[in-house]
Amino acid sequence: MKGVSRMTQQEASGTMYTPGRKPQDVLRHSFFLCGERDRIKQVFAKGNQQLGNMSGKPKLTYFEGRGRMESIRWLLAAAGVEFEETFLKTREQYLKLIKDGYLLFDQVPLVEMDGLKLVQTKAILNYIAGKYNLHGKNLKERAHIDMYVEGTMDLMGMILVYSFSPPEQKEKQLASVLEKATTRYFPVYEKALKQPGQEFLVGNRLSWADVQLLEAILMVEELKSDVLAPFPQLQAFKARVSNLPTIKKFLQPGSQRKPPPDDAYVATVHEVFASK
Ligand SMILES: N[C@@H](CCC(=O)N[C@@H](CS)C(=O)NCC(=O)O)C(=O)O
Repeated sequence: MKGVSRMTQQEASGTMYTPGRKPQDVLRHSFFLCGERDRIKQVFAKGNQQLGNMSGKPKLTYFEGRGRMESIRWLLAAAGVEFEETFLKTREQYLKLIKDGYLLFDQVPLVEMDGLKLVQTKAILNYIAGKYNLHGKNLKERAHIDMYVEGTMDLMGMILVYSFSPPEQKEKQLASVLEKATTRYFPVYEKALKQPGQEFLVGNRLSWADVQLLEAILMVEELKSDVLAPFPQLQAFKARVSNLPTIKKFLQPGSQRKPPPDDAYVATVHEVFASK
């Protein structure tokens, strides 16, 4: 009713009133317009919301560091998708995300895209890989990609644990990471790439598995720079994939790729989760 009286005032001031028109017609007309105006407003609001979700860049919420978000950044970058980032710095920010219903399991990473609030790292990566044709041409290719991806995830997971381990355990953890990388994981990828003409791991085109493998190789090299010496196929693969335009761009300084974790990053994580 508030709206009606506002419209009536407008009309009384001359905008809607036309000579010969009865006051009740003006009132009826203004009521119709008022209803229409609200409806039009709603349509525009919904349209803008959809537009924002559909055409906007994906929004990533995580710490300003690698962690579980880094593979997501890599995959989006490889697909040539620009994204925005919000960095968690305080516990209040984290609690607000939970309160506002953004985090299905009260955990990050969070990726907002296509109107979805995506959580769970693998679900997010699956969505991106599917959307940008990085998940194989058929179910069998997809199965191979998933197996290779899981291998790199296990390896990178060990490195993640190593980064957070106490100083007295670091040396042992490092030896274990390098041993697993060179005897369990890298030989599998080396063999896969040895097939004649095999430029990528699956189906001779770039997939999620290649993106993850390059990420994992670079992470292990940060721990031991000559680790690829016994793996000529992996060396060639690294050079080849690093040179793909989208990936080359992501590897340039100043990109959204994050550095290895430092003490400040670890302290922020502990503060946000009140874990120490
Ligand atoms: N399975 C989840 C695990 C996510 C997870 O553990 N996230 C951490 C940050 S890296 C977190 O939010 N921890 C807070 C908590 O578990 O309460 C995923 O892969 O995304």
